[in-house]
Amino acid sequence: MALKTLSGKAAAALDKELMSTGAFSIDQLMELAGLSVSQVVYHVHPPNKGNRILIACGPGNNGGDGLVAARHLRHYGYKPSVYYPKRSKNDLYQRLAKQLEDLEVNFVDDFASAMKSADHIVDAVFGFSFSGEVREPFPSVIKALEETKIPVTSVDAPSSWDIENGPPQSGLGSKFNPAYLVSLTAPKPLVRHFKGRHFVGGRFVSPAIAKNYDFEVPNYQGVDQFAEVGVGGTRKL
Ligand SMILES: NC(=O)C1=CN([C@@H]2O[C@H](COP(=O)(O)OP(=O)(O)OC[C@H]3O[C@@H](n4cnc5c(N)ncnc54)[C@H](O)[C@@H]3O)[C@@H](O)[C@H]2O)[C@H](O)CC1
Ligand SMILES: [K+]
Repeated sequence: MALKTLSGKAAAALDKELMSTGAFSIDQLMELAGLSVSQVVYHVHPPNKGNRILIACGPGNNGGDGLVAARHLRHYGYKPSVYYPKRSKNDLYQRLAKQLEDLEVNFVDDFASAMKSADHIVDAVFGFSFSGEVREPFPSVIKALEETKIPVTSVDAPSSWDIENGPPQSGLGSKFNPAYLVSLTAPKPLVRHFKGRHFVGGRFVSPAIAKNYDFEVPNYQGVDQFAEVGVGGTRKL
């Protein structure tokens, strides 16, 4: 059976609602989103499988989730490196970057060469607000993600995929299909094109909000901040 999904527009509206009537701050939502991502990485790629994690961060909140995940991964004993070429001047991002610097997390300028010494990659480049053709400096990053044999965990969406329609039909990103995807709050329609292991994270939604937006809160176990929901867009049996 297919999973219920949330369009990009509905996801943005839900985000706004959580931060208005829901009384959450963006910092809280991002912290919980990034924590989910870090827990999924620990689950699929524990440090004894190789502790060098390269995290590609884009300019928006998807990138912010990546910065938060990097901090948690550092505390779990990994050696994260962060590629963050378009730093936001916003105070929240500045603080997230400072927290990483204080933990001596390495910021790298050259994504392709950093990949040569990575055991796992986190794709936090674009999420539900991505649209159009990939602009500089990210085309070479998407190309590298598409071509690498290193396992990739994508945050909320495989970057460069259209949120509703999935991968581009041809050209850049058309062959990108990461091993793992962490959908935040709820899967987006693109998930029907995804072939890897699928997790949902962002454990902050009330049953009433989920009902309003017509999606299901997954069956989170114990203290887990993620739930594995199946392969691609199908429901786990
Ligand atoms: N409730 C939740 O599930 C939460 C999800 N979070 C994460 O936030 C992102 C959505 O964040 P947003 O800032 O709206 O957008 P993005 O990060 O997806 O990207 C915007 C960013 O990217 C630039 N951009 C857009 N298109 C392109 C392009 N074609 N080429 C280059 N650059 C592009 C745009 O200019 C912006 O700068 C969601 O997916 C989750 O990961 C929150 O962290 C918490 C709550
Ligand atoms: K992403």
